[in-house]
Amino acid sequence: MMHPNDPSLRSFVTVDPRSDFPIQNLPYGVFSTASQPSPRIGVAIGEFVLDLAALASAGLLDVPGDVFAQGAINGFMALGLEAWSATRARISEVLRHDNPELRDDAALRARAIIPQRDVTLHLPLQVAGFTDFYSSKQHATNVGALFRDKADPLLPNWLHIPIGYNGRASTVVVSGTAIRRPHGQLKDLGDAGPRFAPSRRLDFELEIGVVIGQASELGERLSEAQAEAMIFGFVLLNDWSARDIQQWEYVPLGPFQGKAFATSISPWIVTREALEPFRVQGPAQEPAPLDYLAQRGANNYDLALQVDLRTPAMAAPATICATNFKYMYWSSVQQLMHHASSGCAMRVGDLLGSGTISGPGPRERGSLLEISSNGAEPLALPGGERRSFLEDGDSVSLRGWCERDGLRIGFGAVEGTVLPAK
Ligand SMILES: O=C(O)/C=C/C(=O)CC(=O)CC(=O)O
Ligand SMILES: [Ca+2]
Ligand SMILES: [Mg+2]
Repeated sequence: MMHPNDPSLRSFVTVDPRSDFPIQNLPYGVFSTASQPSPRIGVAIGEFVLDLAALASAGLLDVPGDVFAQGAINGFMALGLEAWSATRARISEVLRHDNPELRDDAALRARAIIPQRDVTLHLPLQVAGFTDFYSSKQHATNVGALFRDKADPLLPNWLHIPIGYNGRASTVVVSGTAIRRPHGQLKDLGDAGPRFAPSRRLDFELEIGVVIGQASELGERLSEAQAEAMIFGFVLLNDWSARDIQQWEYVPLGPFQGKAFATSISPWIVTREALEPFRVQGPAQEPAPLDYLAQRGANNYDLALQVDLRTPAMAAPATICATNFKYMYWSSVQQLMHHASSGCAMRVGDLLGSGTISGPGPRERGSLLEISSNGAEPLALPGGERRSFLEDGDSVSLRGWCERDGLRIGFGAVEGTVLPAK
């Protein structure tokens, strides 16, 4: 049997060559339709969704019980690495151009292959816990220079430890969910005391979310191979941030309400297996990490990322950032090894934010805080508007894709529009 990543595979489902979702991708999502409103699991193929619950009930997939007739991918993830791989290979086989099983069964095809425009996409997983890291050296350098010391922007721990904080799983939302401008304690320089008011410095953060598909035991540390095998897949993630709330509240314990009001993720989980062909070596780590963080494998990915902003006055979105996941200093595997290093138990459905992804160039800054230098240099938009931070009605879209030799493994998008404070 051919490997599901083989670039020569073709499906009987027509897939545009520019699509994010060729047969080599097969990302998982949760969807519902007007005629069948109970959420279930599918994979994206071109402009369509393949209904895995329908395939399983027709006997075409060998999975236990109703693992795909669920409103979250957690039950399937709990089956583990071998099941992930075998199921993906089987889905690929069922979709192949030369396999008649589904192709020539018109009734099943009509039930199981649904145009994406006819479905509602839901949050694809039940988020067990949300942790957010701070692992882009360029981002940490940019922010350190703005908030602390231009000459020595990285804090002394940064090169030794993947810095992170425990965030809120309860406010992770799927793409398309509107984002209400939060209230919080604000205190401007020179104010005698804080006031409680809507944030005036609302920002996005361009991140990748890592979806953990296997649990670890309380008290158990993870090897590189163990951590790797627990990663089910990746999503686009926007860690909406209220910079004014954050700046007043986060000393000394870290972000709290300034990052608790919403985190948006893309509806499709791209599997780690689908990204295998795009693995690259990350930046050299100097000083060498402590042994428990040492990594032998190439654990970064050549994954292009883009941020589009559209204000209510703009006829079309403008691209305000184009960067790449490959720049990340600390890899997802190192983040996970560090997360479990105290014996912290990981759960099926844990979501790890990579941290804001910035690159070396001026167009590679993954937040408005960096793009506008904390408001000192507002961003000029086509049409003449300027932005230091987000205004009501602004829409932010993140996109991501891996591409080589005509093969494109894409993530789709995660979008959110800012609503006025209540
Ligand atoms: O360095 C600071 O004072 C603040 C840093 C951040 O706000 C960055 C953050 O939230 C983590 C990240 O997404 O990289
Ligand atoms: Ca963040
Ligand atoms: Mg957040």
